[in-house]
Amino acid sequence: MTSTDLLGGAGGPEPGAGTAAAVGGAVPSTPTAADLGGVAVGGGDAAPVVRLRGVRRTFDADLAPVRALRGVDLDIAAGEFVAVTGPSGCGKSTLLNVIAGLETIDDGTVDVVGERISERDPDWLARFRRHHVGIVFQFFNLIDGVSALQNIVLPASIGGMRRRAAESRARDLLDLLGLADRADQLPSMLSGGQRQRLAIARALVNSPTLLLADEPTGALDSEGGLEILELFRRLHADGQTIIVITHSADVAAGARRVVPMRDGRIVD
Ligand SMILES: Nc1ncnc2c1ncn2[C@@H]1O[C@H](COP(=O)(O)OP(=O)(O)OP(=O)(O)O)[C@@H](O)[C@H]1O
Repeated sequence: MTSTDLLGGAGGPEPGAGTAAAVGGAVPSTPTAADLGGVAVGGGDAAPVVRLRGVRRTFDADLAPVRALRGVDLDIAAGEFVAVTGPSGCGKSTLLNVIAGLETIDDGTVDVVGERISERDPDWLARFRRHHVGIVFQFFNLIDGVSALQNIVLPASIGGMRRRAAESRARDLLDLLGLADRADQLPSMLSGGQRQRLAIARALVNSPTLLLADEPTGALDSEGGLEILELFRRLHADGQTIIVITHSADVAAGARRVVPMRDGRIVD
């Protein structure tokens, strides 16, 4: 089993392409972006997976409004491995949340997998995320009361996968990520690096077009961080599109493109 098999040979999915094929057709009812009723804004192989134009986001605050994003333009092509860097508070997490459809914007447009997600409601966005976006957080966000295996199976089941298919896929992912012998252990029994690998397995279970990671090595020691970087490089080599926010020079150096931010803007 290679990561290419598990990623469904994700060498650059078509905009709006569904991902059921990547799990052996186990999710016949998985909606494609088109099924979700989207408006295609691109077409053909050249359309980026992510396209932001003039994106602005201001937060209300006690003293003065915080202009977290001040007009961001960004294109990310299928299969890219991009690191977003910049000082604390420059808007990196806001940018990632906007791309994930977790944060609204005040102005501009956000297209992901050919869909104008900035015009969608929360329910539609939740379904879209389930099938097209995998997210990894600094502090893993695993479910502590269930096994490593079940941490992967649960989101697959919620995504519509049948239980046996979900378990089979979860075991394949654990195997790919070097956690096969940890399937029945609780997350609390795993090291930080193993927990983050489990969180990545969970993020990949529905074969997302886009893998987003917000400071994935921030809670790990340097060895654990390098493990995760190596894993991202392997996934990237197999065609996975990855956007990672990082303060780590190692992770930034390992990415194929660095997008530096400052004061709510991307710096050339
Ligand atoms: N929900 C919110 N309400 C108010 N202000 C917010 C909110 N979310 C973010 N901000 C502010 O927006 C700015 C950008 O925050 P963001 O988290 O995107 O920065 P960041 O670059 O990811 O920072 P860090 O590297 O410290 O995580 C900050 O000044 C932050 O305090």
